[in-house]
Amino acid sequence: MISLNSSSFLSNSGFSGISRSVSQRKVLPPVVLALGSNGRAGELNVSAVMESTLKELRDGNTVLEVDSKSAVSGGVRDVQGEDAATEDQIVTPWTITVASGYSLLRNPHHNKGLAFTEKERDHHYLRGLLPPAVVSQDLQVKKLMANIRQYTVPLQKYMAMMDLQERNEKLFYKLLMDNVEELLPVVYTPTVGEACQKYGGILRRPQGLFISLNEKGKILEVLKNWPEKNIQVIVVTDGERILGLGDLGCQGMGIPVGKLSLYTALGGVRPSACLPVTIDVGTNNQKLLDDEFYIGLRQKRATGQEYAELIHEFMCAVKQNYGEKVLVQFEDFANHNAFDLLARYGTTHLVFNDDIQGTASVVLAGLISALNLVGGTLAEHTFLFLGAGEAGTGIAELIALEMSKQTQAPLEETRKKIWLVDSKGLIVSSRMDSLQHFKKPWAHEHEPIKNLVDAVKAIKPTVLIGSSGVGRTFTKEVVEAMASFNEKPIILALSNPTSQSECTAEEAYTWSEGRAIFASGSPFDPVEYNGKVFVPGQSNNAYIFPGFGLGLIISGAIRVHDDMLLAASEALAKQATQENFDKGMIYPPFSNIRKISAHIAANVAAKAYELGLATRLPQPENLVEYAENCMYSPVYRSFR
Ligand SMILES: O=C([O-])CC(=O)C(=O)O
Ligand SMILES: [Mg+2]
Repeated sequence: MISLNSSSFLSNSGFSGISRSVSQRKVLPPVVLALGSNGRAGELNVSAVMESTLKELRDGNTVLEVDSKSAVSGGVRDVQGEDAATEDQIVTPWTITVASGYSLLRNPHHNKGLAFTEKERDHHYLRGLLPPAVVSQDLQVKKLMANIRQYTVPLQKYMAMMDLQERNEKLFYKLLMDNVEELLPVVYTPTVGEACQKYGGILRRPQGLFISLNEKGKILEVLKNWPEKNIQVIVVTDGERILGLGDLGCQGMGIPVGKLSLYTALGGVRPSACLPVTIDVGTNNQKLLDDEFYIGLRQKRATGQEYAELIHEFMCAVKQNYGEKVLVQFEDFANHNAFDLLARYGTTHLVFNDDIQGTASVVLAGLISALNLVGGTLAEHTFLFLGAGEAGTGIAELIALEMSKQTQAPLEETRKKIWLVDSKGLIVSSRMDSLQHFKKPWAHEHEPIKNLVDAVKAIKPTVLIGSSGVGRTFTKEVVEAMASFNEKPIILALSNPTSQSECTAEEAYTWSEGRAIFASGSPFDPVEYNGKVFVPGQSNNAYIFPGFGLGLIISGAIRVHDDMLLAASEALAKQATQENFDKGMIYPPFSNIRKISAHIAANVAAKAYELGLATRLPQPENLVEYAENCMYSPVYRSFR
């Protein structure tokens, strides 16, 4: 069963306070859109939220001007695209019926399990299909958390969460939102990494859209197979660099699925507006190619023109199908493609690379906060990176940009405070000719240095950032060197998942004798050292992308601009408090993430308006309040 969520009928945004009011009013029974009169191709469930909407549908009026308050980009017209299609185009013969009984229970958008009331059980043919007990959503949350806590293997917890998402979507989000710190490591890094490695073996119901080389020439049709029409965010991967785990081919799908569940839980974007996509051009991972359970194309990766053409077809189809304002988030592409795709589509589409830009924004926020603990301005610090790929160069560039804004010094000058080490050693000007283009701005005058520890001793950075995807590279010698010339060395071990972290929190605190200011990409538990408890921060783009995307959506932005990344960083940094700093934390806790996301969204939206890139006009007066009101609520709706 595929379904069109209630709000899909409301507006392109589904926002503008609608989800708020929806949760407070009775809604019509879930409506099923079916393919043709025989429903052969499967039903499509839609809960129509407003009487008028349904009436218009019943009247055969496909122009759905639903709600005058539906501020973001107006109402939805011609949802199925039938009116807009020319006579020679193929259309789908949708009809509409009401979901009930067994099919209602099997529909994850509408299912409430034992929380269906007596009245709903009567009205919706559920009698006998449920045991007599009627329970609250809170009790369901309590029961599921107890179940999940019983599992000792993280992958079991992951599978339990995925099953819940497929069974009862609202309960899944309620669970995740109410227990965000506990469940983030389950649906996201580190467990999602293991899930991708074993995806073929654990897959039950496929999630997201798989677009492989087999679909070349048909991508627009494939997009139309997705049941939801009003997509606002697409997270797409080609699986070539999944976290720090390398090429996982088609099994990278776990990443877009996980990222988008955070878009909803942390950023309040409606689940029905989110589309996970994996582009399968093959894999160079021989282990997967030999794995009988592998789910992708069994061939080596297509590259060059063949690769570029498939991606281009996808990007064109996305814009054609969903319009100018759909956000495409590139995720976990290999370096060589990530930079090119961002450059190629940055001027024509609303695109965002999470690994380059999201990670940069979260790290800059952490550094701005860390200045409260170490003193000085950004420009007074010296930065050394291990790893000169997407994250390393992306962060470096955003720091240089912020320094340049603060000091009025040209970017070429501020970059000189930042040094990068890659697999061949310190990036210096004598290596210029052999460097990939994205590393060239960082080739400064210096004699060559082969390894990290010597680079640390020579450059004497105040901030050390690991972004190489290679674990255990911040050795005792490296951390001790940092601690020898810094009172409070800032050490960020960003690589994911935990197995790839440059060092553990315990190592950072122990080897620096409790002086390090530490944060990592994947979570670590608090560490006790010499009687003091240190709480490591999680420097992960999950702080940024949900709020960032929300800001783009609520402003109707049509392009991403670097200043929006700075705006997001500043908003996040402002959310960290003295109480957090006292515990050694440079980020606020994830438990406040919805509020944090609203502030990030508001700052990003404000920047979009300032830059003339916003189309949702006029600008709402109070953007924080507006962002909060727009957020999806996982509370059950009442069916009449
Ligand atoms: O997914 C995460 O945890 C952060 C990220 O984007 C990556 O490591 O590629
Ligand atoms: Mg990533």
